[in-house]
Amino acid sequence: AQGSVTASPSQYDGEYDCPVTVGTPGVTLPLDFDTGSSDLWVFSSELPASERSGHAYYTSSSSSTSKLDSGETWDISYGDGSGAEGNIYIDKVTIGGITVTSQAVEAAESVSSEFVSDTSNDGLVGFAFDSINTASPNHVQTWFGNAEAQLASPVFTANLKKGKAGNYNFGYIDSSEYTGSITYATINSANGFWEFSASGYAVGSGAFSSQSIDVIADTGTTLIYLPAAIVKAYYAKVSGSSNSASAGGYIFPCSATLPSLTIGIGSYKAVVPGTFLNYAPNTGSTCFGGLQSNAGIGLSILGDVFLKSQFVVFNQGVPKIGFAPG
Ligand SMILES: CN(C)c1ccc(C(=O)NN)cc1
Repeated sequence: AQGSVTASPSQYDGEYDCPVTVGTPGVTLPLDFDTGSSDLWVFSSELPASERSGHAYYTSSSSSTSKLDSGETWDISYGDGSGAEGNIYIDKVTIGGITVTSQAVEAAESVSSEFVSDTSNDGLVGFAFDSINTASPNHVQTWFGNAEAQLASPVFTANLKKGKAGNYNFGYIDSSEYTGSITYATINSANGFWEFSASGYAVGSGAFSSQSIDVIADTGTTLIYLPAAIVKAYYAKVSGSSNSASAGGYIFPCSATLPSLTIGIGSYKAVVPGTFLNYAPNTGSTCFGGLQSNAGIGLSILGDVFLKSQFVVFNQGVPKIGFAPG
């Protein structure tokens, strides 16, 4: 089998949400596909009405194929301090025409304010490795982990776009979605992430600095977070930029012309256009950067600002990750 699903950007490409059908009869919910976590969870009828406001949700008791996964709970916290928790049902989950008949569906009983106010999604689908799934006492498999048996190849691809719909494909690599060749990096999945070593960076037309940068590819994180020294070197080339405590990161005049950012993957030079690095308006005539410091995060993240400039292959079989110009 193979499948394909549309990925729709929220405002400012903050996240990319995809339709996922759960239960019988199916309810279709826009879920945030997240290669930085490994829980599939949904807004549910078990939430207080106040926390469901503005959201669609899953009602296990209305699904004839739903079965309580007795004794199992989940409780997830994300890097931005948001989180959710609840209990677990086993039910049918279909994405892009591929159905997993016994998927652990984590039903939310409580969600943090960030999720209540983010009405673009009604939950998340984690595509990282099973080791960081939060279900307890036994962790559960990701949807992709369960779907792999149906796929010709243990791969999914991300073809995210700036300001318009892209897609995720499952089980195959569509050569019409990229140009040139795909360059792969070995994945170290010991921390449960799509983690690898980038080979260096360049700012605009400047010299490429060869250095190993430990990064994760995270579709659930909006921006790019790199070591402070690299970020400082980037904004040194942006007139009027500053690292603003009140804004929570680097800002600059919206009239600035931003240099591109090149990230090395082996010998491949992945280029993020300067326009992608003006993320969104801040206050007044200042704008907020799509590249920010990883200080305080503990790791570097290639989020959507980077990923939407590339065609990305996530191969869970090896594991390895591949990049080509999108
Ligand atoms: C509040 N929302 C929608 C979030 C979605 C995803 C994440 C995340 O760190 N994913 N790797 C955090 C927060």
